[in-house]
Amino acid sequence: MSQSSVLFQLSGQSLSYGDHRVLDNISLQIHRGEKVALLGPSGAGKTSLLHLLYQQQPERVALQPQSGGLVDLLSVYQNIFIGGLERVRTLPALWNLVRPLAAHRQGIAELVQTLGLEDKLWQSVDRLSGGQRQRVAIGRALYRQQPVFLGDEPVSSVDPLQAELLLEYLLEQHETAVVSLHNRQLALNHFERIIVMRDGRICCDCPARELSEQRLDEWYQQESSLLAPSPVQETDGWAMVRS
Ligand SMILES: Nc1ncnc2c1ncn2[C@@H]1O[C@H](COP(=O)(O)OP(=O)(O)OP(=O)(O)O)[C@@H](O)[C@H]1O
Repeated sequence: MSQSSVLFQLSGQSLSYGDHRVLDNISLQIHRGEKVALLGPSGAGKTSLLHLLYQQQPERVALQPQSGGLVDLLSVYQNIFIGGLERVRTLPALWNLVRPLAAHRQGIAELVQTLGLEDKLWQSVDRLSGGQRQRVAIGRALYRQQPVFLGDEPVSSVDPLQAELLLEYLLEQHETAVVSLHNRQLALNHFERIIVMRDGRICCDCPARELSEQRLDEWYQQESSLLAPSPVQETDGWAMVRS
């Protein structure tokens, strides 16, 4: 892949909160067109890494944070519309929040139908289930209409079939995607590259076709002490830490 297609680049980057180091010496390149799954146990640093990536290209990214970031008292329509605010001038944007403009109304209604929420369009999101709220957050990310999707467990609250379909749709609609997941099977089925993190480090970065669910489980089960720096094995241009 050419250097000009590099979208995100981290070189020996670390991140600490006070004296707690949460990312340790991360080096990484992500190219335009790649679909990357980010795996690793809770607290491994996936969210922190996504935020570092986001800071590199905020204007080209649709970010779906783990919390969803919805405004509780606003409707499904209004929450999704917020995703496209940057495309709308201030006055029409304010007007649209009170009285939906036809152009936005149609686009959002279509999106909401794709998400299976058509009967909830005017309902405030504080009255939705966790899975429904997550679909609204997906709708808002899609309505940003950006080429890059950064998702932090974007389908963790929906049922397994919906998770497959929604993830597939998100990947289709974005040229490049980096998505943190806990579901290893979703990662293996839908992504071409998998990065596994542990204790703030990347312990595996390789093509999904070289991995299995069992192999991924091993990284979740290993004790931290087993992850002391160890020799790096080069496989087909990808770095894999020997365990
Ligand atoms: N604002 C913060 N202040 C202090 N520590 C933080 C903060 N945010 C995250 N951390 C710490 O950073 C580490 C990595 O957190 P992060 O959210 O990146 O992990 P994660 O892999 O996304 O976890 P999960 O799968 O549970 O979402 C954790 O130990 C967490 O406690």
